[in-house]
Amino acid sequence: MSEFSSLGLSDWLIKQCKQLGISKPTPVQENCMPAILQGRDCMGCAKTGSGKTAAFVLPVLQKLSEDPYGIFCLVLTPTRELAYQIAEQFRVLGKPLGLRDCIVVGGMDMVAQALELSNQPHVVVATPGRLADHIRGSKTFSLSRIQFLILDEADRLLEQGCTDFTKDLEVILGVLPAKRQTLLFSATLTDTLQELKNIAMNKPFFWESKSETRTVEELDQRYILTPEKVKDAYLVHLIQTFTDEHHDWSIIIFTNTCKNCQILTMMLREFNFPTISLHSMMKQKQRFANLAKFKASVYKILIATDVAARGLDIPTVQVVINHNTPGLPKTYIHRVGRTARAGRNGVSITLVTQYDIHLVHSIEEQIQTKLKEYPVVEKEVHKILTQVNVTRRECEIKLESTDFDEKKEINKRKQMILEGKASYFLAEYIHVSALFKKNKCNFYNIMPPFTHERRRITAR
Ligand SMILES: Nc1ncnc2c1ncn2[C@@H]1O[C@H](COP(=O)(O)OP(=O)(O)OP(=O)(O)O)[C@@H](O)[C@H]1O
Repeated sequence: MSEFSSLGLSDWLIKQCKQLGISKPTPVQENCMPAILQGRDCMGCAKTGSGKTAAFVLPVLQKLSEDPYGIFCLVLTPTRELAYQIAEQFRVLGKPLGLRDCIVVGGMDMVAQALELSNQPHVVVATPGRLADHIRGSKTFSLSRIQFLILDEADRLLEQGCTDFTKDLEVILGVLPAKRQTLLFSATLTDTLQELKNIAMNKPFFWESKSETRTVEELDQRYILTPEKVKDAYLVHLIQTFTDEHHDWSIIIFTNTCKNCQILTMMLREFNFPTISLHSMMKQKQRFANLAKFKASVYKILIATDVAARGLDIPTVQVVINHNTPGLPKTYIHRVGRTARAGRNGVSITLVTQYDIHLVHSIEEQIQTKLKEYPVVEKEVHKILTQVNVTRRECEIKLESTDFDEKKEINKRKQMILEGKASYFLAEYIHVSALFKKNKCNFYNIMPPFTHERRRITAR
């Protein structure tokens, strides 16, 4: 392994790295940084937790120090939490430069963001939707002189999943200069390589870690085969065992829906486990607060949807539990990659029902590793089965008595409006309707003009 100095990195940055305990470059840094410093576009594909962030942050800071102006670099990333984490790396490593960054993500004050953008920060870290909104609605800042465009988790940004970023990316790319360096990074870049190559136009330098497996060796990957109805009992048993045996371990549990996330959090709290949740139906400030408490080990267990699957770097996480088997191998790769980072050990346990076995096979094929069975004393699980299932049912009933489903419906419709699938009047309707429902008024009797449109939209 070479030294940072032989890669062309300046002394002040090497010193900054040392202060963070980063003394030798990881392979992705060693291979991508010289190309970036030479001015080339770059695509880096390396396993989770292998230091991809510093692989682009360090060369950008070096170039910025040579020719400082704002706005110099734009980083796009799929989730709000990840945007804050990346900005933090820029801030810490770029401290001697007096680096000014601006984080532009949804769920936070738009006016404050617009002000910060107009103050010409050196680096803007953004989620595509909110940045595109600023571009559409404001003339107080310009991205026409940026030197670097970075797409972190690039494959996620370009795939057409449940959150489709492509329209927002079009808006953003439309205001960027053609002459720029474009850097794309992910642990699963090869899955969408062709689309990505169209974004990095200048024959990008492409580097992929040479390894047969797509997950790290330090990760012990396990599964438990369980009937659907016994899943929660296994979960409670696993957490009990881990918390009994390891006082300093943190655990992330991934599940498939916001509602499940909420119910599992309530259920585990009933069993007195220090649990907190993270999903997209929470207010953004609550999301940040919960993540901060988990990072600080105030809560040892985080229950999350895939909003937490990518990029989050929390060294204390020793265990990842998949409460549902991920439908896509790459989702699995990112989820389990929240542990065993930067050379540390970690365990992942996937709960598999009889209907998920084909999913496990495709995961194993993609990662080129066989998952091993996790040994459990079944007698112990059966002892708690009834208690766990009754507690879950109680939590479901408790959640039904709140307006959780209603909020979800409102969010869904708001999203449709933002995507232009419904009218402004409907937006008003939803807002007023929510207020009326909250105050238990009968909205339909007093707002007849909107009922027709409401039916039309609901029928889609
Ligand atoms: N050269 C290095 N030596 C030691 N640790 C490093 C080095 N570079 C980065 N790290 C640390 O490794 C951890 C993981 O880095 P990072 O978050 O960049 O991983 P990643 O490759 O982006 O992972 P993911 O694919 O999950 O986003 C961080 O805590 C970071 O500080």
